[in-house]
Amino acid sequence: MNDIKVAILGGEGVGKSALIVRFLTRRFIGEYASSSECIYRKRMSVDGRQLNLELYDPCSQPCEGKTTLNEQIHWADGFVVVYDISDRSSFITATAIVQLIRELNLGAAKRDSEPVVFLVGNKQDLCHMREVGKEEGQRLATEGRCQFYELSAAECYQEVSLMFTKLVRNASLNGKAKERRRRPSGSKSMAKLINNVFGKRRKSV
Ligand SMILES: Nc1nc2c(ncn2[C@@H]2O[C@H](COP(=O)(O)OP(=O)(O)OP(=O)(O)O)[C@@H](O)[C@H]2O)c(=O)[nH]1
Repeated sequence: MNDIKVAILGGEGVGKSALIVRFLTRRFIGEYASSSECIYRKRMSVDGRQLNLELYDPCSQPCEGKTTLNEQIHWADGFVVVYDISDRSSFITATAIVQLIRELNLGAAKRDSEPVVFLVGNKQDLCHMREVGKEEGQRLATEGRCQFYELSAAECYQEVSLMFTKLVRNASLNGKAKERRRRPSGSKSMAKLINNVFGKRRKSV
């Protein structure tokens, strides 16, 4: 299996794009506005194997041809479900997404293995405004059979990179990619990503 498809899911403004951009460019961009869902591609080497990684970044706003959460779940081999530790409602959303991934997996007879799910409590730098305890995140991860991370896209490239690399490794070990049912629309090259990133106004947080 050389193609790994990963969907980054979670409530609005939890830092999905910030995590992807941090992983791909090593930089944290304070404001990243995107009005469409998109797929970022990266070729990477994991344990000496060349892999083609596709990262799906959904759009929280209504947009043309928007895929449903069910379609996103069927498309991906692995998931990063993100919440913001300073926003309880985002944790409720993450809980629902983890449950839906597991429910859809139970109903999908064609799957040969369970998808890899990483639960990420982002914005750890905002722990003085924390609304979700670390142990709550850990509990949800245990119940949903996820690996759990608390990190900060704003402050730490290393942890973000390790998390994505581990996810890709686990997903690639997880057996053959499943039949693609529907692919979310929209695709961006690395060049386009860099344009987006550097073309946007930066704002400190
Ligand atoms: N303090 C802090 N702010 C962050 C962090 N990650 C992202 N943000 C901020 O959170 C806001 C939303 O980040 P995005 O990356 O656009 O979040 P998103 O989930 O992609 O947003 P939507 O696509 O609109 O749902 C921005 O203002 C970011 O600067 C973090 O680790 N710490």
